[in-house]
Amino acid sequence: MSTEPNTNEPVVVEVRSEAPYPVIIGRGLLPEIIEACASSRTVAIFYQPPLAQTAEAVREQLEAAGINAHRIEIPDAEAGKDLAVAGFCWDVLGKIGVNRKDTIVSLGGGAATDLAGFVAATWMRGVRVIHIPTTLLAMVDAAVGGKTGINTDAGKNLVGSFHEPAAVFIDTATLETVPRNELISGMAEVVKCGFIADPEILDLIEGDPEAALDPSGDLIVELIRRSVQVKADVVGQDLKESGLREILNYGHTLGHAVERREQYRWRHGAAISVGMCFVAELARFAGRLDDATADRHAAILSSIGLPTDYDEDAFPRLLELMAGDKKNHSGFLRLVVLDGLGKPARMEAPDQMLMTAAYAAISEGRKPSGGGILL
Ligand SMILES: NC(=O)c1ccc[n+]([C@@H]2O[C@H](COP(=O)([O-])OP(=O)(O)OC[C@H]3O[C@@H](n4cnc5c(N)ncnc54)[C@H](O)[C@@H]3O)[C@@H](O)[C@H]2O)c1
Ligand SMILES: O=C(O)C(=O)C[C@@H](O)[C@H](O)[C@H](O)COP(=O)(O)O
Ligand SMILES: [Zn+2]
Repeated sequence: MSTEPNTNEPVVVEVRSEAPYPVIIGRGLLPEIIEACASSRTVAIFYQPPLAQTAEAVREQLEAAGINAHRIEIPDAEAGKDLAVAGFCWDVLGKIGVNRKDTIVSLGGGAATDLAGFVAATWMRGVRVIHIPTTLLAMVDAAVGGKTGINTDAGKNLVGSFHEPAAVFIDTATLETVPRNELISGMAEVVKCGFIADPEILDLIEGDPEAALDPSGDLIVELIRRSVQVKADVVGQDLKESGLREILNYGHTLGHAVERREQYRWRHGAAISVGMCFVAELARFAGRLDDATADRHAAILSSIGLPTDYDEDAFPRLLELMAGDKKNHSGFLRLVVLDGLGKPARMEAPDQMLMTAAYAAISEGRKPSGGGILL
């Protein structure tokens, strides 16, 4: 995070849910972050190891503002989304005396915002949380919308709660140290927002895919703003996923199955990239999606380095894994598909032959690779 003062006015996207909150996008947002914590006596900052220096800068500024601030390092990536880590965090909150007037801050990727959000949801039955997402994926997706959670032996994200943040601060300066494969992974969620709701996103990426991945460029900031707007519009209407919110799961039914089959060694964005190509083919074969939009999936996703195909022998196992998807109703598979660009819809109990044909289209001749930058 830059400690330089703001040069440009931050952009604010409002999430209009029951308790509305702002998503502030800019550079050098430290003063705004301190201001947002000003009503608390104690602040706990949960951060991932690569963010240690930034966490210390936030802590020092909070202390300078007279707030009792603590920084607490959590294990990196998925290792942080563990019940034992949540238990450790609850112990720390007890020791430093965090109460209902205080604030928890998350600093890091989606694993940090999910864990800290879950800890905030459960500590004293819910305390205030502020997210400072520092990966592209966390900025456009995990930090917005109130889904929090940890992983258990039963699966990923099966234990959690809806707990919305009081504010989200997206300081785009933090993207400059994010590894390129993480940027590419996050871009899959940006493309998802383009297909389900804002096709201008697709035009912008297609215009210059390399510029879209430049962490210090202007294009990525516009893509973040547009994607956050898509997510804010959806979760503002349907926080608890009773219907509309399912569209944010576009590509995730097969994607989550790929992640599980790969034992979470694949980045999330890589898996849902394959998943989006699959549902595009499914909708095409079902006569619901035009060829141009279906073809656009593999073209745009591959232009930013994302995989678009998967092991041709894997479908039986993927089908088994998809049977456990959270969106399924009464034992039937329920997928998000497109009826056109920006027109998400549902496909329930899809025809087995269509599914097989769609999978063949994204897998023919493809053998397990076991390598690649996204694994
Ligand atoms: N709650 C939601 O709505 C939601 C949405 C999407 C994803 N998620 C969750 O988010 C998680 C994935 O998030 P992610 O892709 O951000 O992964 P992550 O949190 O594991 O971060 C990826 C890596 O980047 C590092 N990192 C983070 N910020 C950095 C920075 N500025 N510079 C250098 N390195 C940095 C992290 O330490 C980690 O090693 C998953 O657990 C997923 O389930 C949740
Ligand atoms: O916010 C949502 O809702 C989403 O579906 C966003 C997804 O991109 C994200 O991967 C989310 O974590 C999936 O949630 P899950 O409930 O399917 O675990
Ligand atoms: Zn996702």
